[in-house]
Amino acid sequence: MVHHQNKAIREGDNPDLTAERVTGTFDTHSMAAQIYNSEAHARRRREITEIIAKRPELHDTKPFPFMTREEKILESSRKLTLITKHMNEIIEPNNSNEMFHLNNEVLGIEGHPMALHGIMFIPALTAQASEEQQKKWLTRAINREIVGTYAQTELGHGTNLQNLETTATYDVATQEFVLHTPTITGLKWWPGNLGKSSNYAVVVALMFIKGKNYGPHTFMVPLRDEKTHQPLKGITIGDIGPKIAYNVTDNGFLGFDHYRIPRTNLLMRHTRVEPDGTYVKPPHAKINYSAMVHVRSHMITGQAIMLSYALTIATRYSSVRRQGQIDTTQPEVKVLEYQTQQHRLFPYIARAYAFVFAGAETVKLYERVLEEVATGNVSLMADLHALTSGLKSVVSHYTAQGIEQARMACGGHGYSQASYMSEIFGVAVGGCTYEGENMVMLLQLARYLVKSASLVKTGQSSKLGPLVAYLGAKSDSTSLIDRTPTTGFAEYVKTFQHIARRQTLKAADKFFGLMEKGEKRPIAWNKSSVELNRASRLHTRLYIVEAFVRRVEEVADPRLKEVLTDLLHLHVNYELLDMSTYALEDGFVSSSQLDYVRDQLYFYLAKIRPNAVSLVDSWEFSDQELRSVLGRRDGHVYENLFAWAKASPLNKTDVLPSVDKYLKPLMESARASKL
Ligand SMILES: CCCCCCCC/C=C\CCC/C=C/C(=O)SCCNC(=O)CCNC(=O)[C@H](O)C(C)(C)COP(=O)(O)OP(=O)(O)OC[C@H]1O[C@@H](n2cnc3c(N)ncnc32)[C@H](O)[C@@H]1OP(=O)(O)O
Ligand SMILES: Cc1cc2nc3c(=O)[nH]c(=O)nc-3n(C[C@H](O)[C@H](O)[C@H](O)COP(=O)(O)OP(=O)(O)OC[C@H]3O[C@@H](n4cnc5c(N)ncnc54)[C@H](O)[C@@H]3O)c2cc1C
Repeated sequence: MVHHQNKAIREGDNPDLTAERVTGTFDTHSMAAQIYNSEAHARRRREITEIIAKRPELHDTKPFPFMTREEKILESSRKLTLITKHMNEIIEPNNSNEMFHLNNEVLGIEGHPMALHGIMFIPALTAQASEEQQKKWLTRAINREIVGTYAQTELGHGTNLQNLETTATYDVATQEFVLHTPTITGLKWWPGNLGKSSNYAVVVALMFIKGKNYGPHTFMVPLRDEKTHQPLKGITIGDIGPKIAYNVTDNGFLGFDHYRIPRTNLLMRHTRVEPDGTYVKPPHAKINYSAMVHVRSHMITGQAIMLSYALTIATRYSSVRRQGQIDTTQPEVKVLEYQTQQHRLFPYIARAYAFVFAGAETVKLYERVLEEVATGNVSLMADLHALTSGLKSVVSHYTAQGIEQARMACGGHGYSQASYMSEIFGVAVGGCTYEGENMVMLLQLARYLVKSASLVKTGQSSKLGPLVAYLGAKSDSTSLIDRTPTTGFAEYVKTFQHIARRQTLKAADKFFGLMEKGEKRPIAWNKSSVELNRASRLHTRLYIVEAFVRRVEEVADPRLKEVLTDLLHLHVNYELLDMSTYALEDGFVSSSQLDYVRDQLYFYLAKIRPNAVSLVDSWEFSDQELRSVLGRRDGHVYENLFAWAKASPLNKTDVLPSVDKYLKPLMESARASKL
């Protein structure tokens, strides 16, 4: 038996796809180890996939698009119960990476009844509950004796937390907080799994003590009776209805009617309220925003994975779809041969790799900050907040764009739910909104950049943190791309630094200039905000490029290094062309240099072509995880599209009741009136 570098090859596969895999120049298992950050985890992912493949009870009973929302929730609850019961046979206990993979395989991306329990409820209790509170609730939560969510957003306010309407008023006499929803707009609205699944929530409410507003605080709140699951007295609760996607999750509403909880249900790891109402301040004003930072830090990888789902589907399908000729004397070509198709897909393959590498760095920083904050050191919180705010915005934006490009690259079949593209898009694009609307989060990063720009302008560049140190550096007068015998990545990084620095300083000048002219700070901020967000995007895209460079530098295996270097070339050239207005504005890059960049881009599209399928195969998504007829590993698309269509509920009978009831009589009366 021949051992191929691409480990997805199997006998009986569509030969067009096998031919793609045979041309791969690197070992896809080794690339998976890069993507998933360790050989051990990549191997465990494969093992978990194999275990699941052998357990039919963990498979979907029918394709998701053929199920109603209620059926999906029932099916998801069935599988959730099974994986909870058999967890230790499938994954290592408490291994969150393995849990993430298990969930994606078995439950999928549409959510499940305990999605928010793991993503936010447990992280909130871990970071914000005191040891005593953790003893009471955390172990029960981890054991799934109780199910919880994170209830912050309201019907009227999601972004502006200072103006939430839910109040928690301290009653010194009873040592209780009274939770209350004063208006319709004060109803909690959106929290995942709040509607029907959770019996507890970490609730964010404005805390009032003796008439003073202490701002948003987090409280552990029982919502439903633990035995009957009926809502408790004083609680109004339900599902907010179907969404664009993610409909297995019961995003919910919640109202309180003078609902009392003990004082000790305020999460008190960093903040305290004494029995007499004395308030003890936390070491950092935003320390209780930690559950949001947790999700923002992890969602970079989640978004990269969803982008890669779509790219895997589109790249495999483009290798089996033949349409038209390039040379009219030759047979029809695979659509992947078209330069336009490559230009649509390959830069996004490069972005997906760039995002997953940036995501790994972000999680590392998050874990470090989590440990430091637990010991009272809050010095890196602002850096982490700035970084994750920028990354969640930029990555979710390009992920959604990339998925849509991948869908269009599949032509008509991309529009069928058999491709699963619409669900992948719908779930991923939610990331542009949840955990802070993207524009709002870019503006959070902009605050950090403006402060950094002030340091530069006042000659204090030595005080800049490592993520913004480049703002204080001097630029060359022009870019050296194509001006040195070998244009290396350093030239590109310097160019991106120049662009980000110039835009940051320009946006900050505009903001400070408006204030000097007498505008009040918030007005000046609003009038500069488009320019400020441009700076935030450029800064973040620079960070992503640098993370990619750092990773490629670390890779030892020469075959992997070569293909990752090709991807990085593609990435930097594509990015530079995409932001060329900024580079041309001050003549830092000339149009002849951009011609070089364009030529490089086309060169690397062609160079990557033989590795395209191997690059997507390296993510090692099983068919169960992808849930896409177009993206099947074996490439047998057409016969399975036909089988899928035949299984559609509409095809259960030859004549639909609606035809009997309406169309037949309509046609009959039309015919009769002609007589
Ligand atoms: C295959 C993979 C499948 C994966 C599938 C995953 C699918 C998952 C799907 C769904 C899960 C969805 C879960 C979603 C949950 C949610 O959405 S929860 C709700 C999230 N809500 C938000 O994010 C609200 C956004 N708003 C805010 O965060 C804040 O309001 C704010 C905009 C940050 C402003 O806050 P605030 O009004 O309190 O701020 P100011 O008083 O103006 O102060 C600003 C200063 O505070 C600093 N700051 C803010 N936050 C932090 C922080 N976290 N850490 C450190 N510092 C912080 C900020 O930098 C300002 O500092 P400065 O004054 O020095 O400039
Ligand atoms: C799929 C999904 C899951 C969610 N899960 C949860 C959950 O589990 N728990 C929870 O509590 N919440 C959840 N949410 C809510 C989510 O966090 C909020 O919707 C989000 O933070 C955006 O807030 P908003 O809806 O108030 O948007 P808005 O703030 O109303 O945004 C509307 C527009 O106003 C702009 N805007 C608002 N403020 C500013 C500003 N200061 N400067 C400039 N522009 C501004 C925005 O950019 C946007 O264009 C979820 C939402 C979704 C879609």
